[in-house]
Amino acid sequence: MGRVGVLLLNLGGPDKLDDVGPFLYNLFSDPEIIRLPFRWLQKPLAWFIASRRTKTSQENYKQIGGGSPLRQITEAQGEALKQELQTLGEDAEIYVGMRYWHPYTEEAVASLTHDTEIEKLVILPLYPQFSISTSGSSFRLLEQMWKTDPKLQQIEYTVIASWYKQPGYLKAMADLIAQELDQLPNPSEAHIFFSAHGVPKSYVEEAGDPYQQEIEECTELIMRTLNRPNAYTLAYQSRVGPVEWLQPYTEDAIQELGAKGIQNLVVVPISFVSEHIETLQEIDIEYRELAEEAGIHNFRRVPALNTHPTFIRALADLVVNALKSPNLDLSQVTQMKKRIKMYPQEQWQWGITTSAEVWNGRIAMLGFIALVVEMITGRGLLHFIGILQ
Ligand SMILES: C=CC1=C(C)c2cc3[nH]c(cc4nc(cc5[nH]c(cc1n2)c(C)c5CCC(=O)O)C(CCC(=O)O)=C4C)c(C)c3C=C
Ligand SMILES: [Fe+2]
Ligand SMILES: [Fe+2]
Repeated sequence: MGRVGVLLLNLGGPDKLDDVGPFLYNLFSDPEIIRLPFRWLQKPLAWFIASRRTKTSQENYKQIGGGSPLRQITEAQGEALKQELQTLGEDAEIYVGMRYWHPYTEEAVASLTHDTEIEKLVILPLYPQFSISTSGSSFRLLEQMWKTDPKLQQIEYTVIASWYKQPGYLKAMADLIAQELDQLPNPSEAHIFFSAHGVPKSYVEEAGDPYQQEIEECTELIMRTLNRPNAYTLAYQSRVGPVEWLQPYTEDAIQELGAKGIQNLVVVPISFVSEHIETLQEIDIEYRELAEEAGIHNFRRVPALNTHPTFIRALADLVVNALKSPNLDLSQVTQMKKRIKMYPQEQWQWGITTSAEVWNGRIAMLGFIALVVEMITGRGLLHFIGILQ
């Protein structure tokens, strides 16, 4: 009998400082990250934003040792998952497919199609909650590959869309939070602060991204599993660009709690299972400093799950259950996460023919203004509208 394959999906991060520019270019080239009405604009704009952001981003990566730990952690999770599955009697091959950096999803798919032994594949995103911008983007990419690659079409697969309700995952999160609370002199007085990665508000309100609802429910489930009397807050971090993102923003919420006299804060990164730049730099350095200034003197951050044994067991259980359940198709996932409008957005389609010329004109004008502003001031337009700090 053939073997089981598990394809772990993740975002990927630059391994070294020289990778930051091309990594950002890949990220901003993704229509699921910047939603534009015209495909032709995607690459030039991605190049423009990436080249402007590279230096600031490199400074941040410098503070965490010159690169992202994501690849190494994700590979360790894969190794641990393989072993855990083995103890459950499942001999599986694990593949890691990153969306924006090595090992790319394309590389993972290439090696799994060469692996003639793989009979059934489980697609498992390492994002507990679904967002159009994360799991959605990877699913979209895979869907395209499946459509165009006859070799892939021979592999039977199933998708795990999101898994924030998985009891083992909730228990691992609760354990890590409890451990951090118990380091404080008065554990029950600490305020628990869930910080989720943000998305633009329009993803939820216009495109129907279930992300916010899944994050909120996940937070409640973790609190219920933790079963402690602590007060808690949920806020959204890492906003980029000029548009409104999900609120409250982490920085505002920290300041408000400080103003209310909160002294002990336990920060829980909730939308990502590995340490990465937003935990190691943004929370541990930037938000810590902000909290200190706001009078929060005990600032503790709950570590990411990484290879926490209870978490790895939870992933293994997800795989085993998926193998026992009816297969879920990539296109079914999009339907299941109802109301989602992935790129190209349906609402653009009806407007596109009548307004295309108007848009072309506006964009050409904007490009021209940007050039003039930059020539006069020596700074890019995006700097002024806030896409760069
Ligand atoms: C569930 C987690 C994440 C969501 C949702 C998400 C949406 C999202 N992100 C950007 C822009 C950037 N993200 C960047 C890095 C980054 N993003 C996530 C996770 C989510 N993003 C992680 C784990 C990482 C870090 C990877 C690492 O290197 O360790 C970056 C690059 C870093 C920087 O310059 O700040 C950008 C830019 C958007 C626009 C978006 C939703 C539309
Ligand atoms: Fe991000
Ligand atoms: Fe950030």
